[in-house]
Amino acid sequence: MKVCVIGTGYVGLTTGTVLADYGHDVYCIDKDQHKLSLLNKGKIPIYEPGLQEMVNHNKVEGRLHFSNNLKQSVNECSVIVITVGTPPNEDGSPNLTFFQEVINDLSEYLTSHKTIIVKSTVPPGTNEWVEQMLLEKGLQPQLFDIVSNPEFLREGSAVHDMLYPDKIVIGIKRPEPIKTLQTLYYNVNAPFIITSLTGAELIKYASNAFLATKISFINEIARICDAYHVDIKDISLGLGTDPRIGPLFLNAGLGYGGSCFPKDVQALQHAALKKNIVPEILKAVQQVNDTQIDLYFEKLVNELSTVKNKKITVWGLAFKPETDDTRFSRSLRFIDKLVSAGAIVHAYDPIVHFTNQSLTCHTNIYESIVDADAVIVATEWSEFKNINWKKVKDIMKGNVVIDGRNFLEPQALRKYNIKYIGVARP
Ligand SMILES: NC(=O)c1ccc[n+]([C@@H]2O[C@H](COP(=O)([O-])OP(=O)(O)OC[C@H]3O[C@@H](n4cnc5c(N)ncnc54)[C@H](O)[C@@H]3O)[C@@H](O)[C@H]2O)c1
Ligand SMILES: O=c1ccn([C@@H]2O[C@H](COP(=O)(O)OP(=O)(O)O[C@H]3O[C@H](CO)[C@@H](O)[C@H](O)[C@H]3O)[C@@H](O)[C@H]2O)c(=O)[nH]1
Repeated sequence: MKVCVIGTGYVGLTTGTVLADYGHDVYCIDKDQHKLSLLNKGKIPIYEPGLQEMVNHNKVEGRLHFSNNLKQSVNECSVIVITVGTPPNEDGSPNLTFFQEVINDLSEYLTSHKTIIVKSTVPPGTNEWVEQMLLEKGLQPQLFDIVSNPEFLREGSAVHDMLYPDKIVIGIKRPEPIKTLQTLYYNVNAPFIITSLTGAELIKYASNAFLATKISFINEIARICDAYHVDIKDISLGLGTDPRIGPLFLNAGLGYGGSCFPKDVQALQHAALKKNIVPEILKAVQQVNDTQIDLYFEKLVNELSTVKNKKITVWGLAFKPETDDTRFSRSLRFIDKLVSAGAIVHAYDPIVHFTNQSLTCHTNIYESIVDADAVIVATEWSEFKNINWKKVKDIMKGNVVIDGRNFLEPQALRKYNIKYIGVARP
């Protein structure tokens, strides 16, 4: 099949590359010239394990192309996949500017039948709006089919998740596009969940909101455990062995970040409020997440008396390991708080490096902690597990380590007189 993928971000690049790997002829379109020139030189603009190799392979095979020529690609392809970003507005509602721009462009370029697949996460009702908008622009109904096909990949394991999804969600208005989707995903061994356009949109939001709820729930339980001197890891284990609950997404820590959970929990609240439904649980999920950093900031202040003029080193800038994505990273939020309180902030991340007025970033983990009063582990990069804690203690000035991801073995630090503070880990 000839497929045009619009957007070459985390989702677009992975989708385009995996579809090319299945043998489809894929044209990836972006407006960002810098990204395109990197991609055309064989370099991917993001860090995503396994993706670079797959891009190279499929480019060499002649199945993967990158350009900004949307009109030509739309003309040549029968399937169009939209993956542009839907970031949050100031008030938390989704910003559909990029998405609407694409629909506008498409409305001008459709001259033969296209299956338009929407992979971007869009609020309930958006795919219905797309159909209406194309019809209002004078396009004949037989010229297109809209399919809402949300994406569930996780950054850091995007290629794996796309190759082995646990389901393919398909929202449709009429059954005809199912065959096209079956051909597109012929290589995937996963059930098709078929629903309405809006049903598919809501499956995506409900999934992210539920996972975020699990995280805020365990973080609230961690607050209670902390007060009763109980190890939250025992609770997660005890809870997770119940098959009705499951073990995943029960890691207490600094809360959820990234480009999806914070924005989608907010967007779902907006969608509810639009229909006069007060989203009580979602509000609470966000509230727990928002205050989780404050709690551990306070713990740090209690240990050091003040953070003003103290050197604090933060390990991990990416919102999670195995990605270079810092969007809504909890680490950056913690850093902002430290900087506002007058701390001198240093950082180390295995992949992300940036230095600005208020942050000094190091490329060597031990250099990052010279004379540090405290270290905060904000992202659970595996490198942090194999650290020489004796050396850490010798290099630091102070002895406080906050393990904001409950990733380290408390004893491995305590035996060198490091004051280990985990998230409810007595
Ligand atoms: N990142 C994830 O893990 C993930 C997973 C599942 C779903 N999603 C959803 O998928 C969507 C994309 O997310 P992302 O993280 O890949 O975004 P991203 O910001 O990394 O990439 C979006 C890309 O779209 C391009 N773009 C914007 N307007 C364009 C236009 N008019 N024409 C062509 N290209 C255009 C941008 O230049 C950018 O390269 C969002 O709705 C997101 O919620 C993301
Ligand atoms: O037990 C846990 C699990 C995760 N997190 C945090 O939650 C955030 C999100 O993690 P994760 O879900 O692994 O990363 P994403 O790549 O943002 O993926 C989520 O968001 C995507 C975009 O919508 C969806 O496609 C995925 O299914 C969904 O898992 C990160 O800050 C994690 O540190 C925790 O605090 N505790």
